[in-house]
Formats: sequence, C-alpha cells, structure tokens
Amino acid sequence: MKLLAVASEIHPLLKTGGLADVVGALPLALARLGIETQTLIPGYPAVMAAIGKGVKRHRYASLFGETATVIGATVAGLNLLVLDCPAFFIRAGGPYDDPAGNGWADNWRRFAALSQVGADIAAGSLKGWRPDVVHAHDWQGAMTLAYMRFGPAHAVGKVMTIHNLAFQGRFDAGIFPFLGLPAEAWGMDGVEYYGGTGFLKAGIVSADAITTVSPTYAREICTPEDGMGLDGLLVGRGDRLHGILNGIDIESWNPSSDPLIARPFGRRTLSGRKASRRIIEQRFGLEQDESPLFIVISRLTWQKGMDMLAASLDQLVQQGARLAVLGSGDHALEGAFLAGAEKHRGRVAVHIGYDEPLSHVMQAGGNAILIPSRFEPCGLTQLYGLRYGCVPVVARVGGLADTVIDANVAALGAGVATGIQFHPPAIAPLQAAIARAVQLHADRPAWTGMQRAGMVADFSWQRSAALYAALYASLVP
Ligand SMILES: Nc1ncnc2c1ncn2[C@@H]1O[C@H](COP(=O)(O)OP(=O)(O)O[C@H]2O[C@H](CO)[C@@H](O)[C@H](O)[C@H]2O)[C@@H](O)[C@H]1O
Repeated sequence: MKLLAVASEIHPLLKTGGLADVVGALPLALARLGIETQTLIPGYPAVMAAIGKGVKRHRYASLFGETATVIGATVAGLNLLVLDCPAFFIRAGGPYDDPAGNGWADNWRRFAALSQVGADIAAGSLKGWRPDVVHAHDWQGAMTLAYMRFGPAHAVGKVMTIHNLAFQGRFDAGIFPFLGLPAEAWGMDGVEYYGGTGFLKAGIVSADAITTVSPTYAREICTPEDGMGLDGLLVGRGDRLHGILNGIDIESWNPSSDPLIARPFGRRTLSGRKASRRIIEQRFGLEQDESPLFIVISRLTWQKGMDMLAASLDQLVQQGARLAVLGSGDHALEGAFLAGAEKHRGRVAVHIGYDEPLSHVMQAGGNAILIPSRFEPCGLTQLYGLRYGCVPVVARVGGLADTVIDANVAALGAGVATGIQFHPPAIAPLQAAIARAVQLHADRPAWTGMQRAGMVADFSWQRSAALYAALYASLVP
C-alpha cells in the first residue's frame, strides 16, 4: 500500500513539538507492515539544508501566485516530498510565527498551498507514484482532504489526525474566494466554521476516518468541556472517530544505548542514572544531594498546566525536593519560573529554550517528570519518562490517563504501578501528588518497583502502526 502523509513538521528535520515525533516515527513502523509512506512537508530552511539537491518531481509555475517545486529526497530512512516554495517557507522566524512571535499573516495561504499540492499528488501529479490513502496531520495538512473531496482525487482514502484540538487554523471568511474551492465548499458541511474559515474543521468533515492520539482524548473531544467548539461535529462523525495511542521511537529513546546521556543503564542497573543526575545538577546549578529531583520538559503554556506548577514552587521546595525546568512559551510563565528559581536558588532552576540532547539527560537523571496538563491529547514525555525510569507524575487526562498506572495501594501491591496520577488538574491535587511522590521516593523498594514496571511497558510504535494499517486498509476498495 502507498500512503501520502501531509504535515508541517517531521523529526529529525524540523520539530516544535510532539507532532514531529509522530510524523517522523510512524512511517518507519508502517514500512515493516509493507506500507510505503511519502511525507509532504514545507521546504523550511532547515528542511532544505537537510535534503541537499534531491530530485525534482513536479513544478508549479504558479501555486497561489508563487513558483514552487516538489522535490523528492530520502533522509534518515524517511521518503520526503518537500514543497520548495521560497516565497512561503524561506523566512527568518519560526514555521508558524514571525520573529516577534506573531502568526504569519499569510499562514492560510502557506498551508492551503501545501494542502493543494497534497491533493494534486493524490490526483496523480507525480510521475510513477500515486497514493492509495492520504493521511493529513493537524490543521496545516487538513485542507488536503477538502481539496481532494472537491477535486478529482476521488478513489483515494482520506484520514485526518488531530494531534491537538486547540490549534484549528481559523481564518476570516474573506479568504474563501482565494482558496480555489468551488462555491459549494462554503457551508456547514464544508470549510465554513462559525462564520469564518476553519481548516481543521474542513479536514474533519472531508475525512473518511478521523483519528486522535489516545482513546481517552477521543472521548473527551466529544464533550463541550474539551471539544473546543468542534464537539457537536465530532459527535456527529463519532462512527468514524478513532483514538489510536502514539508510540515512541524506541531506538533513539533507549537508555541502554543512548549516546546523549552520561551513562547507559537498564532495569537492573538503575544506579547508572546517577551520572546523568550529576550532569543535570551541574548544568542547572542545583544543589547536589539525594533529595528527589523533579523535571519538566515542556512548552510553558496553560494547556500544560505550567501556571499551576509555577504556583507550587514553594510547596515543592518545602517538601525537600528540587526542580529542573526545560522549556519555553508564554513570556509571563517563563518569568514566573525565572522568579521562582531566583527565590529558591539551588532548589529550583530553569533553562528557557529548546534543547533536545539536554532533554535526554533529564529523562535519564531526573527522579520524576511532572506533567500537570489541563488537557493532553497523548503526551510523549511521560512515555520517554517511563522508558528511562523517570517516574511520571501526571494529571489524569487524555493520553496521560491511558499510559500511566497510578500508584494506589492495589497497583503498588500488585507491582504494576508506573507513576502518580491526580485529578482534577488543579493546584491542590497537583501539590498533593508532589507530596505523594516525595513520600514514595523515600520508600526505595516501592520506587524502584515503579521504575522497573514503567521500563518494561511497551510503547513502541508496532501496536499503533498496526491499528493505522488496519484503518488504511479499510478505506481502500
Ligand atoms: N524545551 C524543550 N527542549 C527539548 N525538547 C522539548 C522541549 N519541550 C518539548 N520538547 C519535546 O517536544 C515533544 C513534546 O511532545 P508532547 O507530546 O509532550 O506535546 P505537544 O503538545 O508538543 O504535542 C501535541 O501532539 C503530540 C503528538 O500527537 C501529543 O502527544 C500531545 O498530547 C499534543 O499536545 C517531546 O518530544 C518533548 O521531549
């Protein structure tokens, strides 16, 4: 089977979050099941630098008014179709935001263009290769399915994956005439969304199957509390909505062979974690002792519950614990953590920024990873934590609920507990969970048991990839 994935990020070429991890890892797991994936991505500067010359597969004299080329290349085992369109994608700044942090004013045009190219490929624009199924990721890829539905690519299956319903790609109604869609595409059953244009919404109504990244999140987004305005639509399409848990790349996240950590370790050599803990203490300027070291690796945002954690620093320090935070995001939250680090020098420390190698060291050396998300479609850092013996302390929402087994008395007794859950996502339950973690950390056998149970849990892509493969197969006549 041939699959075209359309996404705006792919690890290891370009990553701002978990989307890139999934888009980069799933094709490798699908390949083992006989599915050939080509992934269409924008030609951002980092992507163009990574692919070298590549092979020109298709040329556009005018794609939304700009010249563009589709370039084929293989990087890190991934088959890429790169949309080289300098006017849209070669810019100083981020993939979605200008250097000042505001969304690019022409984001609708940039990702409509990417999606139009995806639909053209589905309709046969590339010589010698045409997909059986198209898999669009998030709002940036979503319009591919609308262009397919209202264009010539009819016999090709359409899958829409929602990685985070908070990002919907909503624009003015005024852009509709410039999208190149027929008039019938405007309306409740098309791209119209609360009087504006909704890219993710258009993908959802156009898809043959909709997936999101955990079973619990699939249920949550069908409720008014978590549906972010799309719950009615999702309930209506409920028979086509599936929750498929993300996996992780167990090769690059393998504590027994990870070149980025201070010393490799396994279930029976957990003492090897200490070398990485010493590195964290040095890099963050934390006091060196045996007290529990909590870590955070996250976007610093409201979704991730980081305001609740920032309000809990005094309590965490009073418990005798330490905290190392790696992340960036809302300036107010960054400031709150920096102020907390100033106040609790040696006990709380923050590194504002994005640092993948450091994130590996933190998972390898931290005692527990804090994830107090208000909502979490799947979450990947708890899975990395489980694999690295860094016990997850999580809000019981979305994929966090599906992947961490709470250390209640029964689970501890049975030796199956892998972490600590709390609910609801609020300050008092979070602080109670931190206190529970500190207590449990002092109980060596219980803590080690949790680490080991987490380390044997299987979150490789194989199982999830098989579910995607079955879904694709169900869409092909
Ligand atoms: N400062 C930093 N330095 C280094 N690495 C950092 C970092 N901040 C974050 N990361 C890394 O970025 C990724 C974040 O992935 P998550 O799944 O936790 O969240 P995200 O909200 O981005 O993804 C969305 O999509 C994914 C994929 O489907 C869902 O799991 C998730 O719930 C949903 O919100 C992880 O690989 C993490 O290690």
